[in-house]
Amino acid sequence: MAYSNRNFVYHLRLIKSYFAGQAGGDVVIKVGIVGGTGYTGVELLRLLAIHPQARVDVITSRSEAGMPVDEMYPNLRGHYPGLVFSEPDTARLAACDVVFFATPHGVAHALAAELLNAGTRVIDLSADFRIRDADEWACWYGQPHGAPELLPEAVYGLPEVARDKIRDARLIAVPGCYPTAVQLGLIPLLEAGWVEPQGIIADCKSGVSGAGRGAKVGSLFCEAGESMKAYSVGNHRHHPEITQGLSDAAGQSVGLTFVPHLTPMIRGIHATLYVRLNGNSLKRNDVELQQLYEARYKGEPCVDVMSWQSCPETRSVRGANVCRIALHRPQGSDLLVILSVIDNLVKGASGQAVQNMNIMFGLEESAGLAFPGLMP
Ligand SMILES: NC(=O)C1=CN([C@@H]2O[C@H](COP(=O)(O)OP(=O)(O)OC[C@H]3O[C@@H](n4cnc5c(N)ncnc54)[C@H](OP(=O)(O)O)[C@@H]3O)[C@@H](O)[C@H]2O)C=CC1
Ligand SMILES: CC(=O)N[C@@H](CCC(=O)OP(=O)(O)O)C(=O)O
Repeated sequence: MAYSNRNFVYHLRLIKSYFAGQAGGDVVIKVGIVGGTGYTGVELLRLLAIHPQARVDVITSRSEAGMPVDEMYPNLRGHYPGLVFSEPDTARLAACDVVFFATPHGVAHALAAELLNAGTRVIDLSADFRIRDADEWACWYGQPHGAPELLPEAVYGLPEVARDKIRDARLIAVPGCYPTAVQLGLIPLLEAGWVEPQGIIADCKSGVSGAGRGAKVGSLFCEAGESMKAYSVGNHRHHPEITQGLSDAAGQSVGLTFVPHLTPMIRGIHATLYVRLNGNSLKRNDVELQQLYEARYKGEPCVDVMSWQSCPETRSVRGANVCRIALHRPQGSDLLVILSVIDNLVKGASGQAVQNMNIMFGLEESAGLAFPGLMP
C-alpha cells in the first residue's frame, strides 16, 4: 500500500511527540475537547489545568458557544484566561495533537475519522469504540454503528491491561465507569484461572454524576438525593463491555450478573464482586490470594491494593485517579468478595483519559494525576 501524505503527517507528529517526551519534557500537547460543558468535559478541564505538559486550545459546546469557560465553571477561574466555548469545528480540532470526546454516544463515530486522517489522535470517553463487534454495539445502543471501519484499530484504554497498545494507538476507547471498577477488581483472579468464570456477580453502586449533566427526572435531588435503587437489572449497556474484558482476562467466555444501583452521592462507584474459587484454587490461603493481587498490580500508579479485609470508601478516591481494591473471604468459604472503588469521573472517565494521553505521548503515566482523594 502506498505511504500516503496522511500517514506521513501522522508519523511525523508521533515521532515529534515521542522524542519530546523522551527529552523529559518541555513538550506541550495541544488539546481539543468536544463536549466541554458536561461533567466529564469539565473534569478534563480541572485535571488539565494542572497538567505540566498539556494546553487546552479548543473546547466545544453547541449550547454555550461564546461563553468563557471560567464564567460557566468558577472553579476554573484564573486557569484558562481567554478560553471560550466554541461550536464544534473540525478544522480547529484537527490542528490539535489530541482530541477528547466527552460527548454522548454516536458523536465520535461521526467525527473521529476526519481527525485521524488529519493526524490528530482521538481519545473517546463515550462507548462508541469500546465493543469490538459493530452488530453487538448496535444491539445494545439502539442505533447502527457509525464507524465500523475504525473498530479494528481502536484500543480499549485500560492501561493496566493494554499499556503497550495504548502507546502506539491513534484511537482510544476509554473504558466505562462500571467496567473499570469491575474489571480491575476481577482481572488478577481471572488471569490466574483461580475462579469459576461462570457465575460472577457484580453488585455496583454509582453516584448521580454518572448520569451526566443533562436534565433528567431521575437525577433530581428529590428523586435521587435520599433514596437508592437498582436499575437496568440484567440488561445494562455496560454488560457486553464488562463481559468482553473479563472474557479476555479469563481466556474464555464468562457468565456475569451485573446489577447497577443509583445511590445518593455525587461521585463514586462501589463495586462488590462475588466469585467462587475453583478446583485446585480452593486450597489457596488468604495470604496467597492477597499476594496474587499485590503482584499483579505491583508498580501500577493508579491501582491501590489495600490490606486483607479492608473496606475501601468511595470518598477515599473522590477526585483521584485511583482504583482501591480489597479482598475478603467470608469464614474461609470458597466464596471471594472483592471490593473495588473509583471516582466515576476520574479513574472511571476523565482521569483515565488523561492517563491514556500521557502514555500515548511518552509522558510520565501519572503526570498531572498524582494527587490524593478528598476526605472528608
Ligand atoms: N458521567 C460519567 O460518570 C461518565 C460518563 N462517560 C461518558 O462520557 C460521555 C460524556 O458524559 P457526560 O460528561 O456525563 O455527559 P453530559 O451529558 O454531562 O455532557 C455531554 C456534552 O456533550 C455535548 N454534546 C451533546 N451532544 C453533542 C453533539 N451531538 N455534538 C457535539 N457535542 C455534543 C454537550 O454540550 P452541547 O450540547 O452544548 O454541545 C455536553 O458538553 C458520555 O458518552 C458518557 O456516557 C463515561 C464514563 C463516566
Ligand atoms: C448513574 C448512571 O446513570 N450511570 C450511567 C453510566 C455512566 C456512563 O455515562 O456510561 P458510560 O461509561 O457508558 O459512558 C448509566 O448507568 O447509564
